[in-house]
Order: sequence, then structure tokens, then C-alpha cells
Amino acid sequence: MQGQAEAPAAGTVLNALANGFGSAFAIDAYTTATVTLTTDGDGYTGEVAEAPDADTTLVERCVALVVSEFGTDEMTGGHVRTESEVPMAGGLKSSSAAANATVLATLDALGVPVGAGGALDRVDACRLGVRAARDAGVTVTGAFDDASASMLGGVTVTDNSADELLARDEVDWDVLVYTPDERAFSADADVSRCERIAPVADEVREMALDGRYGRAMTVNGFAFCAALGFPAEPMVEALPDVAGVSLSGTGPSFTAVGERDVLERVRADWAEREGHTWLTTTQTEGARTT
Ligand SMILES: Nc1ncnc2c1ncn2[C@@H]1O[C@H](COP(=O)(O)OP(=O)(O)OP(=O)(O)O)[C@@H](O)[C@H]1O
Ligand SMILES: O=C(O)C1=C[C@@H](O)[C@@H](O)[C@H](O)C1
Repeated sequence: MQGQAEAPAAGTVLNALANGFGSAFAIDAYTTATVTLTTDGDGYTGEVAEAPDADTTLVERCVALVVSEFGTDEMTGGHVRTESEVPMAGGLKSSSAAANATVLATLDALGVPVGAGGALDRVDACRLGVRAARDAGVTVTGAFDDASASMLGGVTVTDNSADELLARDEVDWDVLVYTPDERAFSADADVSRCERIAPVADEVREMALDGRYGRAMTVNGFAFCAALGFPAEPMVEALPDVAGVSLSGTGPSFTAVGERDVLERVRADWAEREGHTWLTTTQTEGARTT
């Protein structure tokens, strides 16, 4: 039995490490998961196409959880292979995209319908991936903000302490992404420093709930650059013309949103830095079986 699905990466409006509330928006870059289930295996194995040495605990856990909830006793093993356009641990929610794609691919392999009238809705499917991320130790808060944006598309605002969706909106933005060569695993982030900026994060949450996403992003970016020790220079280079710019996730990537010609100008500046700068758009459909 085989299933396949893809899920988009995302950028940050509000990082949840300060006060447990988060907000993220899906972008047009994908992780694909292919899941094969067997009746004669012994446990689950995983493989990341671009990184043979990568930790596959998260995606293996996603398969195991879905099979234990929706499979039968005959199903004893399986394999998951991911292929991704999203750099791992780059701040662009690679873990949420991999988890969502794997959960949907496993449900696809089992023939379990997802969505309206199905055995589970998309938000609950996304919660399974969040559970797997907590079990695998790759997240601080569960990252339901990132996971919901990737699963549903558009921009979401969430309470990660309750895995609750507070708002979802569809936005149509051009997005500039800068990803330095370094990596920053969320599980290694200095959470106590992030908690010190909780009053700022509270203001950002209100701006996001008001739909003022661009301004929310920018305030988030300055605060989290300071808390996590990333330079705010890429943000200063993008301002004042962009609608919003921020460190994404726990870094090291930055994203900016705004008019295409403004982003082209910023791209020229960001391209001077080591790493990779690319233009994309927001994505509103979310994850899907392929
Ligand atoms: N393509 C993938 N296939 C399988 N597992 C993946 C993949 N991408 C990420 N992961 C898992 O997610 C972990 C990285 O999670 P982390 O939260 O640090 O990165 P991120 O989601 O890119 O960052 P951020 O949360 O700041 O956006 C990896 O160690 C791996 O376990
Ligand atoms: O691991 C986590 O809980 C998180 C990681 C980052 O992506 C953050 O942007 C997100 O809000 C929460």
C-alpha cells in the first residue's frame, strides 16, 4: 500500500516561543512524502532524499501514529521517503511540512478520507503531526502555528498551548526569502531569552488578530533577532518600503512581504550576503495528496 502527499513550507508572523501564541503563512515551496506500508515488516524506517544522515524520527513517528489510529493489526511496518525544496532547520517550517506531508501520505496509503465528510478533518490531521513533533523532540511549543499554516494554507493565528486555531485568513503576497547557509534547530533555541520578550509578543498577537500581519511581522522580527542573537541588518535593508519583514521561525532565514518591485530591490541587497535569496508567493490551498 502506497500513498503520497505534499505540504508547503511557511514563514513567521509571530514566533510562539515568547508567549505560546504564534502566527505563520504558507509559501509556495514543498516537501513531498511517499509512504509504503507492509504486512510483513517490523517497524518503520525513514529516508530524507537530500540528507541521508538526517534524523528521521519525526516522519517515522508520524507514520506510526497514523497507523495506530487508523490502520489494522496486520500492518506491521513501513517506509517513508521525503523529498524537499525546503532547507531543513532553516526557519521555514521544514519540520511541519514534512510531518503534514507524511501524515496525509499515510492516510492516503490506508485509504482514509480526510476533510469534510471524511474520517478526520484537516486540522485534526495536522494535530497528529504536532503530536509526532512533540514525541520526536523537534519542537518547543508543538508549533501548531506553523503546522496549521502548512496544512490549511493562508495565514493562521494559534494558541500553541492548546493546539487551538484562533484565526485563518487568505492572503495574496509576494514573498522574498533569504536563507543563510547555517542551520538553527528549533529544539536548541534559548527559550528563556524568548520568554523575556513576551510583552512584545502579546502586542504582536493583537496586531495579527487585527489582520495587521505586515506590521506584526516586523515587530516580531526585531524582537526575536534580539532575543535569539540574529542580526537585524537584513530587516533594516528591507525597510521602510516592504509591508513586513521578519526573522522566520528560530532563524536563520528572513522573509519579507510587499510589492514585487520593492522585493526585487531588496533581493539585490540580500543577494550580496552568503546563502540563498529567492522570490516566491503565499500559498492558500495547503497540503494535499498527490
Ligand atoms: N524533509 C524532511 N524529512 C524528514 N524530516 C524532516 C525534514 N525536514 C525537517 N525534518 C525534521 O525536522 C527537524 C528540524 O526541525 P526544526 O523545527 O529545527 O526546523 P524548521 O522546522 O525548519 O525550523 P523552524 O521551526 O524554525 O521553522 C529535523 O531534525 C528533522 O527531524
Ligand atoms: O518549535 C516551536 O515550537 C516553534 C518553532 C518556530 O518555528 C516558531 O516560529 C514557532 O512559533 C514555534
